[in-house]
Amino acid sequence: MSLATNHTDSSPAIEVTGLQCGYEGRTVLKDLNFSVKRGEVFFIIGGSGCGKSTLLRNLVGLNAPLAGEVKFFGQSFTASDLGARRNLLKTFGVLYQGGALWSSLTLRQNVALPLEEHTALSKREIAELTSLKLAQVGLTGFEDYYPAEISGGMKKRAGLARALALDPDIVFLDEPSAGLDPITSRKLDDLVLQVRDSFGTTLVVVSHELASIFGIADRVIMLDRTAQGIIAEGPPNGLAERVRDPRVGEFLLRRDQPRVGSNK
Ligand SMILES: Nc1ncnc2c1ncn2[C@@H]1O[C@H](COP(=O)(O)OP(=O)(O)OP(=O)(O)O)[C@@H](O)[C@H]1O
Repeated sequence: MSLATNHTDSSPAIEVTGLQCGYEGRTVLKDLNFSVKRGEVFFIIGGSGCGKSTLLRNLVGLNAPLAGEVKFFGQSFTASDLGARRNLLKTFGVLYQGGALWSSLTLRQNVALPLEEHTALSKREIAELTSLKLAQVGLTGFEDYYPAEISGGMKKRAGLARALALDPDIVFLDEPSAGLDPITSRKLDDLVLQVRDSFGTTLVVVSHELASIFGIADRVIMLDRTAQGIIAEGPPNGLAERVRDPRVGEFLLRRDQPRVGSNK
């Protein structure tokens, strides 16, 4: 099911209004307002502990927001009943940190899981689709390997293949570069762009890696721990100069990682 293609209106892929997130009475982020366009590579950036993962968990429904609304393609996620929520959940895929693959299952079996759970496809169709998804991420020939038998970058790619299994309209990626060397990270970035360009998928990436941010993000929001919210928003190139907030400059103009590529 694709909400993006079913909807004739031009509502954004994601619309967040007055969102407040936190844990057991403790607010981490408040009054968040932003939207993500269809087909956009959108980054949630910021220093350690500012709430990037917390926001992601609220967007994908793993945590319930303390207040506010999240809409996907014009349809409320936060206010929807269980049935509608399940349908919305099928429209997005998530690549968790570390790939989050089941270690006792082969790559093919890992990618097959969402297909077995959410579709009525036959075993043969599922086998064909899993081969296709693994081929899309360059893992042909590794279908019967277990996660422990492949590298960190390959695990991320297998996780991405699983996130793509149901042809989602939106894919969320939590720190995809974590634990990868710079070359493997750039390859994963290329794959992210390839997914967007081939399928028009909207990609929401949590990251603090400058090379990725400047290399592939169309637009970013920068979160700050003290502000408990967004302190900068827009295309990453020139953002620090436009916003002129020292916290933004300190983060985006730091020199601990090479800046490669350029943002469109
Ligand atoms: N399960 C949890 N229960 C309580 N507090 C939490 C939980 N997870 C995160 N926090 C707190 O929420 C705040 C934001 O954490 P979060 O992990 O979202 O930040 P982050 O920007 O993703 O950090 P990092 O880049 O280091 O992963 C932190 O103060 C953290 O201690």
